Formats: sequence, structure tokens, C-alpha cells
Amino acid sequence: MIQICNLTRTQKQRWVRCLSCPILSTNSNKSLVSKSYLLQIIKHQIPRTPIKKMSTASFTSNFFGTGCFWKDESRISTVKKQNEGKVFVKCVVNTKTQKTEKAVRIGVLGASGYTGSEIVRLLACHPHFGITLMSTDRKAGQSIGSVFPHLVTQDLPDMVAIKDANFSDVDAVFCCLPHGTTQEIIKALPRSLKIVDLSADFRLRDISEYEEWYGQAHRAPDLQKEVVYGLTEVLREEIKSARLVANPGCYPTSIQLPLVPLIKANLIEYRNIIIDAKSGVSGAGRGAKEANLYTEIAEGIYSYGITRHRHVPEIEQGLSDAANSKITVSFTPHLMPMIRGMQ
Ligand SMILES: NC(=O)C1=CN([C@@H]2O[C@H](COP(=O)(O)OP(=O)(O)OC[C@H]3O[C@@H](n4cnc5c(N)ncnc54)[C@H](OP(=O)(O)O)[C@@H]3O)[C@@H](O)[C@H]2O)C=CC1
Ligand SMILES: CC(=O)N[C@@H](CCC(=O)OP(=O)(O)O)C(=O)O
Repeated sequence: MIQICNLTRTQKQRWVRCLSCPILSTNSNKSLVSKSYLLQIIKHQIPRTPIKKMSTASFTSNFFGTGCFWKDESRISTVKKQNEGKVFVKCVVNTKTQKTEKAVRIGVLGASGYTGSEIVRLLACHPHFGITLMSTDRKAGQSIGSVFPHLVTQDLPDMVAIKDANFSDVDAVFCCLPHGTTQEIIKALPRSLKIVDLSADFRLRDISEYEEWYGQAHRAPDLQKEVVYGLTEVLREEIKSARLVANPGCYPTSIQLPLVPLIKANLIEYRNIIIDAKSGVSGAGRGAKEANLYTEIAEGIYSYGITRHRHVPEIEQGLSDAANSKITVSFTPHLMPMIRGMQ
């Protein structure tokens, strides 16, 4: 058990997320996490600056900023309890969280990006999933820990280029690649694989709509026919048996989850639905873009894509399915000066 004090709620949430291990339970100031990760955290700090002497600011920057945890676990026997000072960490090792066999072998394509690294974080310590393959475009040969320090303690294979990927020990793939590149890549994957595609490339049933909103020809129209739209709350049974799942976009998810039940229950008027949405900057991916520089996005809320955002047809597709009639919406997305909205 890790107990963190004198940090704000947001700092605690971020710290818990940085742990990249199974969170067994969490409340306002306690989180159960796996033994091995806990050892890295303690070992990294104890020999240098005792946690009890650290200010909240240095604790925060050490854990949030560098994310630099060691692999050697040999010093655990020296660790007792630190419970004085402004910030303290109380440790009770929970051995029940140790992993056993991994039933499903996972490949993560685009592991060096934001969505890919989140998938890795969620699955690396999962009791049933083991990551056997990770791909990257520019960082082939590097470890995931070298591009995402908070994942350094995970025992994972180095990343490879997709052209060098070996899918023989992979059962399922999470495809976390930019839209526009994904159709060709998924088309070339072995048919035996189950695939969850996080990009927008297979979300729109109507291929002409894809071409209109994404500005390029659909490169796998045959595959499109077998796709299941991955909004679990709406299509749970279909998703269970699907081979290729198109994961919904961030805005369409946040919009459909509240509106679909209201529409199905006939509780709202379908005409004149106005959606004002806010998102964090990580939604734009990890690649450098001028529009996402700190100087561009800080200290303000910016609307963008007004009337022409590519999520409009996806939102309308989902809401129209729920209503059994054509629904159109007025959708205005905004960029907030924060990393992410969803925790
Ligand atoms: N960010 C978000 O909140 C969400 C994003 N999405 C969607 O998920 C997909 C991935 O987004 P995100 O993780 O943010 O993107 P990032 O830009 O953060 O990551 C893209 C990943 O794809 C790799 N890559 C880039 N180009 C190619 C290529 N031509 N061939 C093979 N690999 C390539 C990159 O490798 P390298 O690091 O070497 O460049 C990186 O691993 C996108 O389609 C996005 O629209 C979906 C839901 C949420
Ligand atoms: C800030 C920002 O640029 N956000 C992205 C949406 C992010 C997202 O998750 O949507 P996809 O899954 O379709 O990528 C955008 O507006 O295009």
C-alpha cells in the first residue's frame, strides 16, 4: 500500500498513473499497487534523499518529472517506513498482485506514441495480457523505457519497425497509428489476429463519408464491411466476437455515452443538438506541431475545426443509429491548456 500525503488530488492521480502497474484500489490517499514497482520507487529515493526530508515540490519533480526508477530490487530489506516530515510514503508490500501466466499475447503498433504507451501501461501488468511486440516508426531498436521513462521497470521487448515485426507469437493487436496510415497496415496483418484499431480509419461505415472528411481514398473497403464500432456500452455483444474493432474517437465517445441513452429513451428532441466540447493537448498526439506548442495553447481556451471537425460524421453516425433516423449536430471542439481530460 502506498500512502501519499500533502499532495493535491491531481498530483496524486498523476502519481498513481505514473506507477504504470495494477491499481488494486484507490481512495483519497491510498492506492494498492504491485510489489515490484513499489520496490523501484522506494529504492530510487531512499539511498539519495530520504523521502521524509523532501519538499512536496522535489518529491513531485522526482516522481512525476524523471519517472526514473531502477531495476535492481536488492535493497528492499533496508526499507522500513518513512512517516515524518511534509511528505511521506508508507509501504506495505502486497504480494498478491504478482503476475502469473499471460493468456493473451499482445502486439502494440505505435507503442512510442501517446495512445500506444497508454495501452502498454494498462496491459503490462495485466493478469491475462502479455506484450510480446511493440512497434515504432523512428525509434526502432529502442526500449520503451527510453522513450517513456515511467515504463522503464516493465520487462518488455525492444520496439521494432512494423516491417520487421514478427507476429508469430501475437494473438491480438492494438493499432495506435496515425489515421491515413492504418488501413494499409491492417490489411497486411495476418487474418488470425484480433485487432483493435484506435485510429479513425475504420470508424465510418460509409466509405464516401470517410473520403470526404479525411480527404483521402479508403484503402481497405473490403475490411470496412467486417468492422464493429467499439463503443462497448452500445455494442458489447458484437465486440466480443469481432475480429476488427474500430475504437471510437475521444469526442464521439464523450458525446455518445450521455446522448445515446437519452435518444433511445426518447427523452430529448433530436433537432438542434448543440455540443460544446473541451479536450487536452495529448489528443493531438506526440508529434511536434506548431499549433500545440506551449506558447500557442497556454493561458486560453481555443475553438477549432468549427463546423468541419472530422468527428462530426462519427458523432452523427452513432446518434442516428440510436434514433433510427438521421440526426445532425452542431459541434464545436476546444483545446484546453492541459495535457488530458480523461483520467
Ligand atoms: N491521443 C489521443 O488522445 C487519441 C488518439 N487517437 C488516435 O490514435 C492514433 C494514434 O494517436 P497518438 O497515439 O496520439 O499518436 P502519436 O503521434 O502520439 O503516435 C503515433 C505512433 O505511430 C507511429 N507512426 C507514425 N507514423 C507511422 C508510420 N507511417 N508507420 C508506422 N508507424 C508510424 C509513431 O512512431 P514514432 O514515435 O517513431 O514517430 C508512434 O508510435 C491516431 O490515429 C489518433 O487519431 C485515438 C484516441 C485518443
Ligand atoms: C487536441 C486534438 O487535436 N484532438 C484531436 C482528437 C483526438 C482524438 O482522440 O480523436 P481521434 O481518436 O480521432 O484521434 C482532434 O481534434 O483531431
